[in-house]
Amino acid sequence: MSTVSSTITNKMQAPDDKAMPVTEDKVMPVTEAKPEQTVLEEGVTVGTPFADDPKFKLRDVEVFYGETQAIKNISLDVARNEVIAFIGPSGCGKSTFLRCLNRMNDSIDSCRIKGSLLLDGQNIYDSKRDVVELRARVGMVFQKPNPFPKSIYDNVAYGPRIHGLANRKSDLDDIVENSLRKAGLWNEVKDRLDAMATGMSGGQQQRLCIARAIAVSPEVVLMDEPCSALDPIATARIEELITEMSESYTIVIVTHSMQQAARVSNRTAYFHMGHLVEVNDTSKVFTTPEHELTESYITGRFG
Ligand SMILES: Nc1ncnc2c1ncn2[C@@H]1O[C@H](COP(=O)(O)OP(=O)(O)OP(=O)(O)O)[C@@H](O)[C@H]1O
Repeated sequence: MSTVSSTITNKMQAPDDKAMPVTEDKVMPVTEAKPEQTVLEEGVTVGTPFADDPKFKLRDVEVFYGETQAIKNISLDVARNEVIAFIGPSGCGKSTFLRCLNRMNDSIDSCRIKGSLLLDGQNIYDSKRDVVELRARVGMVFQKPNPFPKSIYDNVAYGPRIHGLANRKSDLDDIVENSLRKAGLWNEVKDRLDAMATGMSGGQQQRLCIARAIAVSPEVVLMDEPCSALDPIATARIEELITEMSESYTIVIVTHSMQQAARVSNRTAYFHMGHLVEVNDTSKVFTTPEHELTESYITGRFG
């Protein structure tokens, strides 16, 4: 474990959806803020970052973009069939860490990853590992819905086709229907499966992307701010879906919305400037956080 420390400066700024008081009498005076600087030790995380028999066992993970270190010695377990939310201020490394879990950073030339990252005990970064197979097991849903410019049917059938999951047309039809049902979209699209996916609403497109991800029977679904481009109604639908999906999948979600983290996740991990500061049960993080930086963030003192 490294002993290098980082200096953290708190900012007096609230994230847009946080419970920052708006009435003048409740606005927190600057003088009541926590100390301006908090020193974080690399590799030290308060709370419960570890789990028995984890799906992901991540140890001493460091990520660099060229000379810049984005992730500073993070160790974390992701338990089987849990929903874990990654929260923290912009640029703290949530997406970078998430993308390590299915090697989405591989395409970034400047990106280097150190440490031990295991999925079911197997090294994710083993040079012999089939990355296409890894990404079928560990699917991903992105910030902006990104359906292929194909029909609704072909979007969902794409993965099963390239992975050879269906021998007959009827098998493929079943996979498409089941995936659309699980994504809560079947009733809306069953009569227009041949229509272009790009003609759907944003919320429908995002549910289609979820259907596409689950069509290849993943074990894990990574979600990188899946609702940031959606309106509140479409967001609520995706959140319901996450709760339903949690029965079958391990889900890791990056979100800027603390209300969303509180609604959908079992555990919450608070990141700060490349450090993993705290991991705890979500209810604890949002009621009695252990670390002062977590508290400052959830009370809207910086974002
Ligand atoms: N492709 C890249 N090349 C260089 N630096 C990068 C790249 N992607 C991210 N970074 C840097 O790594 C750090 C962590 O970024 P990351 O996107 O992981 O943070 P984040 O917490 O997900 O932020 P946000 O909430 O704004 O999406 C930032 O300093 C960012 O500028």
